[in-house]
This record gives sequence, C-alpha cells and structure tokens, in this order.
Amino acid sequence: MVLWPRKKDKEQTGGCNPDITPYARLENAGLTLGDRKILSGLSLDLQEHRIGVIGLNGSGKSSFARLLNGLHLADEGRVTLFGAVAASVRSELPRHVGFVFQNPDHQAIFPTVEEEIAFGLTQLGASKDESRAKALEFLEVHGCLHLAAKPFAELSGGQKQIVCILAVLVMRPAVLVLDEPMTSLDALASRLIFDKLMSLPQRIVMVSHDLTLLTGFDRVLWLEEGQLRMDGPAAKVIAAYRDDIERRSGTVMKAAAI
Ligand SMILES: Nc1ncnc2c1ncn2[C@@H]1O[C@H](COP(=O)(O)OP(=O)(O)OP(=O)(O)O)[C@@H](O)[C@H]1O
Repeated sequence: MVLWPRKKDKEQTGGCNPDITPYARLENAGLTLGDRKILSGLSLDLQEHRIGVIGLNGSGKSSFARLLNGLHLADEGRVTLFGAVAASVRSELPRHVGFVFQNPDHQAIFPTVEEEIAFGLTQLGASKDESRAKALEFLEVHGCLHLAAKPFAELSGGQKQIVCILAVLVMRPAVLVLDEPMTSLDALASRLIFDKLMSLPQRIVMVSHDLTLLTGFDRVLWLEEGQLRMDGPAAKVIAAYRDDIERRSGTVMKAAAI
C-alpha cells in the first residue's frame, strides 16, 4: 500500500514546495460537512514558527487543522498549501505536514509500535529492513525502545499519543499540525513532549484547550462558530479569550439564578 508518492514519483508530480512562505494561504475558505457549514470566510496566511488555535468545543478547530493537510478540502474559497492548491497535491501533503490526531486510535494503522514508526520511513523510500532498523534507532533515541514490539492497542492512552507524535516526527515534515496532542499525557510526559516539540525546527500549528501551553507562541487564532474571531500575538488573543469566557460564564450563572 502506497499512500503518498515515493521520491521518484514526487519529482514527477512535484507540486509542493516545502520551503515556500507562507506555507498555507486561505482565501475566504469555507467547509461544509453533510448539510452543515462548519467553517466559513477564513482568510489567513500562515508562516509563523508557532501558531496556536483556540476556541470553544465545536468551534471548528479540528476541522481547520484538517484543512492544513488535505484531510478536509475547502468547498468555498481557496486553500493553497506549499504554493499549490490543496486539492491538486493532496497525496503529497502527508510527507510535508505531520498530523497528530486528537485521538491516537484514529491515527495508528499498524499492529505494533515498531511497524507504525517504520511505515513512514518506507513511504519516504527506505527499504523494509532499513526502515525497521531506523525505527528502532529512533525509538531508542526517544527512550521508547521498550515499546517497539508492543501491540499499539495495548498501550496506555499517553503511550499511544507519544507513539503517534514519534511516528510523525520520524518523517521530518516541514510543518507539524497537532490537534490537542497532550490530552492523555500525565504532567511529566506532557512537559517532556511539549519541551521536545518546542525544540524542533519545524513550524507548528497546535490546537489546544490548555491556554498556558500557548502563551509563548508567535500567533494565536481564535475560532468561534467556524469563523476567525481574533488573530494576533498569543498574549493579546489569550487575554481576550479569557475575558470572553469570564463574561459568558457570568451570563450563564446569572441566567441559572433566574
Ligand atoms: N464529519 C462531520 N460531519 C458533520 N459535522 C461534523 C463532522 N465533523 C465535525 N463536525 C461538526 O463540526 C463542528 C466543528 O467540529 P470540530 O471537531 O472541528 O470542533 P473543535 O473546535 O475541534 O471541537 P473540540 O474542541 O470539541 O474538539 C462541530 O459542530 C461538529 O459536530
């Protein structure tokens, strides 16, 4: 099974330029799923090193993240990724955009940890033996060699999340899109993984409900009902979001008292 082109195929298709800035451009982009409009009117250029995405449950954060790797294609406006219209390079995108799902069970496809890590390397053109050896080396470097032979299904939630992050990192994508990657991790694992992620050279887009994680980010996008409510420096957007939560919770409490 080949989910995206190997090196020589890439040269033939070659629509993505992973070095281009901005790496993502949305022009009045919108998304409808079923009969529901999920995202609308999104116009953005993404180029910063660290971008956070915040918003209430159901505001469209995961759907937005999925536009950035072609898992969803906009049906209104235009989404350009690495200089090419997303729909035209969909099969190339997984090698440039490492996507970590909110639920690790939606990401992993192989029975064992070692196979899950090796798969990406095989897709990049390495032989099976080479992929396996590199996967084991990679797991060792990240202190996870003990998990190599374990069935993915038997890992704890946190271990699954770590393996999914490693499975993406091993491919050295240009951009990482992380959809609440720390939700199942204990405080220590969360801190270690977050520090590791922040030390990476890759550009990162991270969806998170944990606002403190995003305070040092270059830019934060606040989504509300599928639209961009605010876009700016982390401190400013997070402060406005917190104020809004305060205001809304006051209104809800007042309504409950009546
Ligand atoms: N495949 C789908 N078909 C129809 N509606 C969908 C689909 N996927 C998501 N939605 C709806 O789109 C809206 C946005 O969902 P999304 O998961 O993007 O929000 P979110 O901000 O990531 O939420 P959360 O913080 O709870 O993870 C929700 O109302 C959800 O029910």
